[in-house]
Order: sequence, then C-alpha cells, then structure tokens
Amino acid sequence: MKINGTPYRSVWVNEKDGWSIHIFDQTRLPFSLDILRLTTQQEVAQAIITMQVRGAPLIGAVAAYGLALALRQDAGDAAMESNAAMLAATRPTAVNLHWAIDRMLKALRPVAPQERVAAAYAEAGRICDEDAAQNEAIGRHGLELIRELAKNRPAGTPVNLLTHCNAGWIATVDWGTALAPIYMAHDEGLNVHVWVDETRPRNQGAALTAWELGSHGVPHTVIADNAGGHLMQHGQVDLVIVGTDRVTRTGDVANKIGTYLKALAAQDNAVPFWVALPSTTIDWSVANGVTEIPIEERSASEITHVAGRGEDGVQTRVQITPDGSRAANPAFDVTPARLVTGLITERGCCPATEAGLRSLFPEQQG
Ligand SMILES: CSC[C@@H](O)[C@@H](O)C(=O)COP(=O)(O)O
Repeated sequence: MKINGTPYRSVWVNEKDGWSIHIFDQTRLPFSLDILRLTTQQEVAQAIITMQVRGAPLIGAVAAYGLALALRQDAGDAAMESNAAMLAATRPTAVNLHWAIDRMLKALRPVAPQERVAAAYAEAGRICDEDAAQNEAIGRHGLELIRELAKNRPAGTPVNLLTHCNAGWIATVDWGTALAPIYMAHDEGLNVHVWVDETRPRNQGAALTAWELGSHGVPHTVIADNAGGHLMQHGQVDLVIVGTDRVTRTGDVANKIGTYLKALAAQDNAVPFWVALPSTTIDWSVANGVTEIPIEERSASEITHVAGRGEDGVQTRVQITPDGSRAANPAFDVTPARLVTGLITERGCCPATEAGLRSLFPEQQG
C-alpha cells in the first residue's frame, strides 16, 4: 500500500542495516508513523506482546523473521527449537503465528547450522510474498460481492459496509484481508462507505482502520462498538466484512472481541456477514471453535485506561474506571459458523462449513 505515494509493506528487511527487521509501530498510529527497527528475537517478541506489531498474518510473518534474527546469535538445533517456542508463545489465539513458526522449523531443521541464517531469511521472505499475494487474491474475490451489491443500489447511494477491528494492510504484509476488497472496490470507482467499529478496548478500528481508509481516500465513519445493531435495523448496513485470527475446519471464526455480537445482529437483520482470511488462518486440527480455540486474556489496564492524544498533542493514557473496580479483558470471541454467510479466501468464496473449506483446499488432510 502507498503512504504519500510511496509503496510500503508492513514488514521489510534492511540488508544494509545488519539485516534488521523494520515494522511500523502500531501503538503510535494514527498520530505518528514511526518505523521500529528490530535486531533480536527478544525485540520481536516484545513488539508482538505489546502489539506494536499485530494482526494475525503480520504477526506470523514478523515472528518468522524473529527466528531468522535468533539464528544469527545461535544457529544450533537446541537454540533454534527453544527460540521458536519462545516466539510461538507470544500470543495464543492467532494461528498464523504457530503456522509460520512450524513452517520455518520444517524448512530449517534439514539445513546445516552454518546455512540456516540465509535459509531463514529466504523462507520468511517467501512467507511475506505469499501473504501479500493471498490477500490480493482475497481482495479480487471479495470485490465480486461488493460489485453485486453496487448493482442494486439506487444511483448516488453508497454500498454501506461495516467492519470490526483492523484487518487492513497494516495487519498483514500487504493489502489486508477484510479491507482488500474495499480498497479494490474504491479503486475501481464503486461508491463505498465503511462503518468502522472503534473496537474497544485497544481501538484498532478507530486508530488503525480509520487511518488506513482515510489515507487511501475511502469514505468512512467511526462508530461506537454498540452502534452496529442499530444501524443494521435501520437498513444502513449492506454487508459486514471482518478478518479473523483463526478459523476452524468447520467454519467457526475467532476474531477480535465483539465480532460475535455483530454476527448476531447481522443474522437478526438479514445482513450478510462475510469473513476474509488467507488459508494460513485455517486451523485444520480444530472442529469446535468455542471450546477449543484459546482466547487471549489481556491486561485489565486495557479496560481501565484508554490511550489517545491529549489536547497538548502528546500521546497519553487516561483512567476511566473507579480505583479498585476489577476489569476482565478477553481479547477475542468465536462466532459460530451458523452465523457466517461465507468465507472469502485466496482461492475463492465458500460456505462456512467443513465441506466448503475442503472444496477449496482438497489437499488438506487434517
Ligand atoms: C487480520 S487479523 C484479524 C483482525 O480482525 C483482528 O482480530 C486482529 O487484527 C487481531 O487482533 P490484534 O489483537 O489487534 O492483533
């Protein structure tokens, strides 16, 4: 994606700067576009834990580079395995992280230690290229859905889309998942407007999705998380489209907390609810998302405090709850497949069912 006309990916390597890894510090957006230089696997792990880098596909790609950085220190078998385990443990819900680390280990175990660093950078680079290509393909398939809706809109009225959290290019290596079709629709001149859930507690929608859409010129309106049901009741949402952190082989969808409530409201109002994902987000080993997907419990301080920019222009955090009130912070929920209209993958769209997914990915045995 372009920032002020310059194309960027969300992660890149600087060979001339010690093969360091570069990302945008997402905790500084939308107020400041800061590039973060990562030189060790500990720095990568810390960036993932603090959500300076976030979004299921991007976490996987950056963790892959984290393993490459670890191998620069020690390319032996024992160190490789323990650093891989350390990186895989940084966040529990998004399956792309585990997928990427597994893929790296499968590629690197047969390689002699002295050749592992080069092999690791090459494999991580392939993971990035594939993620960008998959998301672009998701964009093309999802675009068809928006084109269909646009055909039936009265002239001059936009197709109204609603999204939750941030599943744009900054959450992936490029393009995004849920936002890729929206970018393509806008780019080909379709009249689209996006309702952006603010996405408490971390406000990925208000901070990141709104920033992405605004930078790309896509008309959008930020709403409180609780507004979506009301808008659907009043015919102001034509399509809900979200990303996901893990999809079971049966089509259950883990995504940012609050997604399930949007799906319930969509069902009640006959609004189509679509989920966009690269195949790296499918967990073929899991059948029941509600009981089997681990849900990350994050710090209570993300609930008791909100981050923002003060009137003095300085980024700050303010407390919004009384001293002593307890807070709980489950970061994801699971939307059962029965509430999902369909899945948009790099190989096309399918129903959120095991048969649907297997029809697109017949090579999967799990
Ligand atoms: C494209 S990832 C799926 C998103 O909708 C969302 O759940 C996400 O970005 C992950 O959450 P985060 O906790 O911000 O890393």
